[in-house]
Amino acid sequence: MVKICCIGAGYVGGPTMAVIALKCPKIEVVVVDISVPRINAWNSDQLPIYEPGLEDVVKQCRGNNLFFSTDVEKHVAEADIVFVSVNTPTKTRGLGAGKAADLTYWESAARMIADVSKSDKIVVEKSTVPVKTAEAIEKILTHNSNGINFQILSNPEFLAEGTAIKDLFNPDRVLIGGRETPEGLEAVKALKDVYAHWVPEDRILTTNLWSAELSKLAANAFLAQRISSVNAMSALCEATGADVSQVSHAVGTDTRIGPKFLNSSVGFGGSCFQKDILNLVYICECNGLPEVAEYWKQVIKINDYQKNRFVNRVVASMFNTVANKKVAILGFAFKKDTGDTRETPAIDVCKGLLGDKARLSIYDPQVAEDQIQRDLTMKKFDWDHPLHLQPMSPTTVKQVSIVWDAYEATKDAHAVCILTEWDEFKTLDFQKIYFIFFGQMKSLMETRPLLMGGSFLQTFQLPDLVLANP
Ligand SMILES: NC(=O)c1ccc[n+]([C@@H]2O[C@H](COP(=O)([O-])OP(=O)(O)OC[C@H]3O[C@@H](n4cnc5c(N)ncnc54)[C@H](O)[C@@H]3O)[C@@H](O)[C@H]2O)c1
Ligand SMILES: O=c1ccn([C@@H]2O[C@H](COP(=O)(O)OP(=O)(O)O[C@H]3O[C@H](CO)[C@@H](O)[C@H](O)[C@H]3O)[C@@H](O)[C@H]2O)c(=O)[nH]1
Repeated sequence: MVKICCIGAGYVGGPTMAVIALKCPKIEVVVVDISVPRINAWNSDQLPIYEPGLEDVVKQCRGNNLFFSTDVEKHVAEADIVFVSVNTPTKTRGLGAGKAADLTYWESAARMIADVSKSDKIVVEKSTVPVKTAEAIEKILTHNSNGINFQILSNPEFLAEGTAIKDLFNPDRVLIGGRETPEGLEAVKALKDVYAHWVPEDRILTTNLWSAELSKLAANAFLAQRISSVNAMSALCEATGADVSQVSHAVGTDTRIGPKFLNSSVGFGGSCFQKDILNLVYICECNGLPEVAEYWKQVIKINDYQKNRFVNRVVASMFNTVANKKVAILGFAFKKDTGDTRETPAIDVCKGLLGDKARLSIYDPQVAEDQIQRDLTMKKFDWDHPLHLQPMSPTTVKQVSIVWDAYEATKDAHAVCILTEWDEFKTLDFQKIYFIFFGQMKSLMETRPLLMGGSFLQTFQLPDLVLANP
């Protein structure tokens, strides 16, 4: 029986391996992690991440051919294929701080693989890494190999959170990069055979190592660029009376452009886009390409501009001050159908409003109180490290209360900001919110309709009254 071990039981390692186990019943899959609480949660009824459909997949194969363990070395030693899906956060110190990828966790995983291996292995880069990382990993592995043969493959993951299981069941493509040597090609074929259990062959792309590594950064940069483009356009729409949802629809119907990923928003969030573009910028700078670096930097600058613009607009619409006013925040996760808050625009919006002395009442169906408090007190880039290395909310922000009901959050509020497009917010009774709870209401801000000029409004079909100004 082929044995796969995945180092890193996070948002990628967990769902990806669960789907491999489901689709390949003859392969034993073990997901290992240094985080004991995370592994305990994977082995319990309360999985550590919320992802539609995940629980069902895990329940079908856990204990049969899918296992979660903290015994990292044992399972790595026994595996034929080792996926590495550990954190690759933005560096906070030293060379490249604020831009370059921090490969500490990757490097320590590679050293451990070299130390414990007693048989040949295929080592798969699942984490998003800078182009040419495989070269460094190869050096680490071969210098410590004791004659064992390691083949390094790049197999970046393209799943999006909230739709991870759907994306994994039916991927647009699976990308596998490897060395163009007989051994490299054989390793590529071995991994291709795993995915071929359920992915049509024409959707499994094979390339050289560097193309696969760079394609991941490029794909995220292109996706984020579309959002920054439409968000930049939303500012012009607001200044001119154009409706950004109409503009993006008109633009997206051009088949060369396509309709997806053109929803303007309060800004993109999530653990990947900003980190990966900063990384791309750094790589361009290191390769003597300052113009290319500057080009991609703009995608981040517009994203920051959009988040600031939103806060300014809320404050401006409330007589230029939110001091002591209660603002309800509906949604804190970076998108719907996930409890993930990494780099969520809600953090910047809340910090901006708190900076103007607002009182916040926050409700999100999937984000726990201590996570929100931790996010609001955490330093930039601290959020993307393994759990045990993250600060444990030493202080709480007094002007923030976290509640478990949207109506409770909006009670006596002066304004409401909907920051995550959870489906349940579509069916809220805004008449009730307006007439019963809004004794004090001065304005009801709905982020996307007001900021984006309408695309979210259409989805939500909000009644006219929510757009009423004070
Ligand atoms: N989250 C996504 O949607 C997504 C999608 C595609 C790619 N990626 C990339 O995949 C990688 C992982 O992302 P994630 O969201 O799953 O991160 P995550 O933080 O959810 O999971 C990473 C896990 O690795 C563990 N870990 C770190 N070092 C370890 C070590 N030496 N040994 C064992 N375990 C270790 C951590 O404890 C953590 O549980 C990143 O490079 C990310 O950029 C993420
Ligand atoms: O039209 C849109 C689409 C998305 N967003 C925002 O963009 C962010 C990212 O959304 P999405 O890309 O759907 O989620 P992620 O889980 O961050 O997935 C991205 O990042 C992953 C990690 O690298 C990649 O694997 C995925 O392919 C890529 O879509 C979220 O804040 C969304 O609200 C918009 O503002 N407008």
